[in-house]
Amino acid sequence: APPAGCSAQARPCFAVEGPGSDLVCFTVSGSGGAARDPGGSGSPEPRCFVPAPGRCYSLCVPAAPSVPAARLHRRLQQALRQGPFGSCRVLGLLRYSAPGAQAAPEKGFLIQDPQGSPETERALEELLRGQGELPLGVYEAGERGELWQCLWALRGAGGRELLRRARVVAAEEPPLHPAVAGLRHAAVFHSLEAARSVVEQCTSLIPEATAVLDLVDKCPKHSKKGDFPVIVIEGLDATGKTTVTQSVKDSLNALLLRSPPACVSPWRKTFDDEPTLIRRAFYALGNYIVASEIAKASTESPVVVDRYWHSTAAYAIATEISGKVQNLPPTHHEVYQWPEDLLKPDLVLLLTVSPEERIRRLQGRGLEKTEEETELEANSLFRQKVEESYKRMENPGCQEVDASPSREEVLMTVLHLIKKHCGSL
Ligand SMILES: Nc1ncnc2c1ncn2[C@@H]1O[C@H](COP(=O)(O)OP(=O)(O)O)[C@@H](O)[C@H]1O
Ligand SMILES: Nc1ccn([C@@H]2O[C@H](COP(=O)(O)OP(=O)(O)O)[C@@H](O)[C@H]2O)c(=O)n1
Repeated sequence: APPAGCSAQARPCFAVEGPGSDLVCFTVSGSGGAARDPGGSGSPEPRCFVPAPGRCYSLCVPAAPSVPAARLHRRLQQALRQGPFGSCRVLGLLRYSAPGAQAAPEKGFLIQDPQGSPETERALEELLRGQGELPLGVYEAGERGELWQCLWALRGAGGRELLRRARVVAAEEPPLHPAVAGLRHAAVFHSLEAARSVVEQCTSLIPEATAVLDLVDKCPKHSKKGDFPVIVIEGLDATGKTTVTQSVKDSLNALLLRSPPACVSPWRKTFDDEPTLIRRAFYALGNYIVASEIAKASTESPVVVDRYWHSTAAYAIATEISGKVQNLPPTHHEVYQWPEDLLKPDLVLLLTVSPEERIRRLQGRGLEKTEEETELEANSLFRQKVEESYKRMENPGCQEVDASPSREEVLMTVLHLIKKHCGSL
């Protein structure tokens, strides 16, 4: 059943994504006229996101996931971090049509200005006029304390026109996080063609995109694995992948490969700075390039691979789905399935260590130690989501290895598992 306030008339629903916290969902109801209680008896209004006495605004990037929309979202995100918005709190906002709908949500922002300064509103209008005249949502309290959303179309030369004034009504959190519907379109690519077409759209904007496509197109399609075993080692940063893959390589006389492959590493930084859609398409293509390397190498020796498709998918899912682990797509969801056109390994081992041990190893490696508590908390949720996504991967799934013991013990366990699954080497 649709949640309260989100009726079959496909009213827009909105979900506000606080860092690490629950989603706040609301919808809008009716327009103009006197205040009434559209949600029936006493549905609580999502007032919590409007700072009193401050003001609150929203904006969304329309259109399905596409390179121009993703880049527009990124430009807005960067602009909202600066200048007149410095004192505002900017939260992620998703606009979705109905719970359970297959369409990707629109992505946007909720901007809370605790001072309620007119300067913020002027600056937002100016920003949106310069970016394709996106409408601006302005939230205001009515006489009886109810909440209204005014949607303004911004016209050239300072004009604006009221498109709609509607009551804001709380909605239940949908059964699936609204970003889940967008994963297959915007972050987790299940075919070479899907990832390729995103990078192809970038060639006029990102010169490196052409070089990546050239490499991909040189690889034989649908590469087949050779007779030697192919073992992938996965895990969060600092769980010991580099250590384990090196030792396995030495012990088995294997070839060591990694994803993304060395041939695309010069462009990695460029793509890491791009929005999710483009960044994830780049890593997806990296996997197809590695696949052709695996195919070739596995005709001659065992192959051990440091990260592969499971990393690409798990990180993409965990970054796109805000908040708690329970927000992840349910087990057996299509995003956890291996792409049909990508070479499959024989065995995938997932290294896990306790959060404490992982921090010790990161510190041992000399990385930054002090982080703000909220960041740590958000970070810990993120890690949990990556790890849980890894565990939900299927066909092939990941076999978990406790990587907390000594290097020697971990290697023994790993070699034992390889022997068990891949026979004598
Ligand atoms: N089993 C282990 N016990 C203790 N320290 C380890 C173990 N395995 C790796 N380390 C250390 O932890 C750090 C992270 O390991 P590394 O192999 O670089 O992880 P990753 O490649 O997954 O980021 C390194 O300093 C490494 O020497
Ligand atoms: N096959 C891969 C490998 C990395 N990645 C991305 O790269 C990041 C980790 O790469 P890394 O090289 O820092 O990891 P380590 O192996 O150094 O721990 C992850 O955040 C993923 O977003 C990916 O998407 N797909």
